[in-house]
Amino acid sequence: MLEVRDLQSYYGDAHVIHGVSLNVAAGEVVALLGRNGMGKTTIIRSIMGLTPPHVRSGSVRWKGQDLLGLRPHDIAARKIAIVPQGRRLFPSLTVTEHLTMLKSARATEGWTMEKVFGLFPRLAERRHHRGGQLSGGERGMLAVGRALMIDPELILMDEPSEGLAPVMVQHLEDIVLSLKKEGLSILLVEQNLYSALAVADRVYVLDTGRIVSEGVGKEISENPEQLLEHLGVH
Ligand SMILES: Nc1ncnc2c1ncn2[C@@H]1O[C@H](COP(=O)(O)OP(=O)(O)OP(=O)(O)O)[C@@H](O)[C@H]1O
Repeated sequence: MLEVRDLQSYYGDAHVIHGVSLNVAAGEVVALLGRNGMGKTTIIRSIMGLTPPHVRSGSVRWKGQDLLGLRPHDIAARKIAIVPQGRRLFPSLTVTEHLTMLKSARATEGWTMEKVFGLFPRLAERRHHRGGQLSGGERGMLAVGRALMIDPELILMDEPSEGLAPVMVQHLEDIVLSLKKEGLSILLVEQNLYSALAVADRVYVLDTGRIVSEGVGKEISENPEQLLEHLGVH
């Protein structure tokens, strides 16, 4: 469904992504792993049409159509959503306002506010709280809920577990698995190998802008040594 081929992304003259190729099939959860600064966010932003970075060559195809050169808004209209790093919520808007920004509260088709509240009962309790008043875990839930409101077929999640307590990380893993059950495809950026392996069908490891390893989640779980070395965990 999503096919990235030989992606070359730059910040100004700094060449950050060196020929990355990856793909995500329908209903698949794929993890993109790598240490800090290896280029994970840059790849996610390149796919979503966000600048910077600037993509100088390569291709990003979605259901056979080229996405490169389209604006993020047009990419979202093709049912690709992003849960950005840092969540990018509005401190002064309420939970309800975040969720109804792109779709009316009265909508009955696809993901509705009530369906999001069904997935995250905690958000329902906090519906009148503002972005700035939410805990880290609640912010993560709201960022995922907001992404769901565009009725995505693919979600690009940039380190959803970042800064969360272990119990929240596990909750998030459950959420990813339940979205997979609904048929969504997910490209999950992670630094945490074990969190990624808990949910991913396949894994790519990124090192300084290049894919250095890839494999099937299950096989890696049984023999993680090589990956741990790439990730600098010994
Ligand atoms: N706006 C920018 N301008 C210039 N260089 C940047 C910019 N954003 C990121 N970089 C550089 O590009 C490289 C890749 O960064 P990127 O944020 O994609 O890494 P990452 O793997 O997502 O790491 P993290 O987990 O810290 O977000 C790093 O060397 C970083 O310093």
